[in-house]
Amino acid sequence: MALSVSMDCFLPTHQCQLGFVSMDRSFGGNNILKFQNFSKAPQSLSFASSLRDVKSQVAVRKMDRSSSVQTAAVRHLTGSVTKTQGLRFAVVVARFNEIVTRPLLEGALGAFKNYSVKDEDIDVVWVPGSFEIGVVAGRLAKSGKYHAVVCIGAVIRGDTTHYDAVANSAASGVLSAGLNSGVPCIFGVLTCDNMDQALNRAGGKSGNKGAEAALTAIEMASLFEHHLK
Ligand SMILES: Nc1c(NC[C@H](O)[C@H](O)[C@H](O)CO)[nH]c(=O)[nH]c1=O
Ligand SMILES: CC(=O)[C@@H](O)COP(=O)(O)O
Repeated sequence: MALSVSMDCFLPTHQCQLGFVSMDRSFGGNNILKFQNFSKAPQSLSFASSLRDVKSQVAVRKMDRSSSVQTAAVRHLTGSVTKTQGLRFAVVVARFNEIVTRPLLEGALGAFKNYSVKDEDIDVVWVPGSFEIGVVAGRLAKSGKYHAVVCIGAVIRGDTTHYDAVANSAASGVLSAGLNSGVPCIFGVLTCDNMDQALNRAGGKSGNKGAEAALTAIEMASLFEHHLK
């Protein structure tokens, strides 16, 4: 199966040929990138690559006299979970279903500790339910005090359609808080069919989504602080 990769060429158009790069996995363990000119038949490039490399490389066939094949480096910007010094976080946590949200919070605080975020750089704000998370996250995010806001809640389906209203409002509230403030607001709100599902994700057999949310917050805070200022 060939995996098509769209190609951006950063060189002036007279220096390069535009076409498609596709990957041919039929060649032993290696993946062969094939360059297909818009106007010509596909030609194999003598270029073996791992699947991961495909993401980070763009094949450009130069039009100079040597007709050499060259790869141009693309810059990949990623937040680092180890560069946490000076980063400040807020955690908004819903009291509703506290039997679930408390272990989620503990998971988040444990993850911050594991990644060397100091206690004094974290504020925890409690709200009644997941419906209230968005407005508080927005206020905290706009305060300028935090590099990211982690939002924690547990919405569990009942007998009525109330679940959908609360779950959707929580999601759109957190999304709006992030978009309106420009500060990453992380969605650590469980939306589950029953309590078993929720407990499994709050330190049970499916991990701790609070810890995952904290890690996401660190990565996003670092991305913004170190690359997107
Ligand atoms: N049923 C759940 C709620 N409901 C409460 C709402 O979030 C809200 O506090 C109330 O409607 C007042 O505005 N909250 C949860 O976090 N999880 C639920 O399962
Ligand atoms: C998600 C909820 O709000 C839920 O607890 C409501 O339960 P019910 O639909 O039985 O009122």
